[in-house]
Amino acid sequence: MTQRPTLLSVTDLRVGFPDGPKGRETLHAVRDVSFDLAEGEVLALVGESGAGKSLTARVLLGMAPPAARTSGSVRFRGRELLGASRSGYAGLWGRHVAFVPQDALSVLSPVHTVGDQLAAAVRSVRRTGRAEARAAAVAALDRVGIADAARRAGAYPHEFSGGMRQRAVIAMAMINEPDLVVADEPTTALDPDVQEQVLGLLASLRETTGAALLLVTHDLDVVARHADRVLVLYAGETAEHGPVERVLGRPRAPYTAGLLASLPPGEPTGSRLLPVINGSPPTLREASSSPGCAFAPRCPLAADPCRTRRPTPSEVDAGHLVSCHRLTDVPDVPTCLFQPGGNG
Ligand SMILES: Nc1ncnc2c1ncn2[C@@H]1O[C@H](COP(=O)(O)OP(=O)(O)OP(=O)(O)O)[C@@H](O)[C@H]1O
Repeated sequence: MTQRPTLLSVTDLRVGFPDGPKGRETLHAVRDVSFDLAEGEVLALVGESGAGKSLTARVLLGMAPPAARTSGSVRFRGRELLGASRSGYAGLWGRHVAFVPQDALSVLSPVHTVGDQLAAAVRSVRRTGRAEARAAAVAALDRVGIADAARRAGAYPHEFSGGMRQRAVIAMAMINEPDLVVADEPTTALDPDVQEQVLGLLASLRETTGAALLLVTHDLDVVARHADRVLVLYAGETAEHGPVERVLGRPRAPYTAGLLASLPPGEPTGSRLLPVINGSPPTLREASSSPGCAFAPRCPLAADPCRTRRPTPSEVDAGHLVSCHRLTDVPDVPTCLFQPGGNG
């Protein structure tokens, strides 16, 4: 198989927020995260709430919170984006990179019709007449399965159901055939059956256009069905990273095993996770001040080095990275480290 060219390259990304007197201290929410995304590839970012998934995704889009302090490197086709001004992103947004948020209303304007917003997206990157842009908008709504698209294009976002709005946002993201789509929990706000339809739609449009996808999710079932590779984040750091079939088939980081053990067997996507990992993730301050592995207080395998030294990612297989001092002691069926109701 020929290797696809790298589209996005993230190296040693750190994102922190000011803390302490006069904000002189920085508490990091994302620490030393590195990954590449090839053209047409789907990479999922997973982890519990607060793991740093959204921040990582937003930094790539130039949408970090104003207070955020960032370092490292984010290159899109070799061009450095970290620290670029809004105008540095201007040629990328919409044309090469598109965003699908969790909440459609955060990107759709309430005062313009859906069709006008889609047509404006077309005209922001291509010189076309109004009629042509309008026709492209209607065709895009039709492609995402909105019935009677020509009439519906004249409706306002609040006249759409939640599922239709998310379809419209996907239509808007894909209308200029971007190279990269960043989707941040794109279906979390929807009913389970609509979630599945919307994810299927995103997957089929992505396949048709050949776009790469960075998918932020907390749902391992979604990862298994839609991603090529997965990066598991814990307290802002890489716990495990690699091809989906390896990471989910034979996890080598106790944290990934705990996430997998939390999945109720046979339950539909989006179902509540079983509480198998004791305790909760550290606060930013706890994670910043601990010298050891951030997962150690919850890990059934934690031993001395885990409490005193931070593990760094090591390659256990081609392209499969794990940050764990105890990785050689992780059993063949690692989910047995965790029992429903909480380990330890
Ligand atoms: N503007 C901000 N100021 C201070 N801390 C922030 C800010 N934005 C995010 N954080 C902190 O950064 C950490 C990571 O947040 P992030 O939103 O990336 O988590 P997440 O993994 O996407 O979680 P969720 O699944 O709940 O969205 C959290 O502890 C959060 O409180």
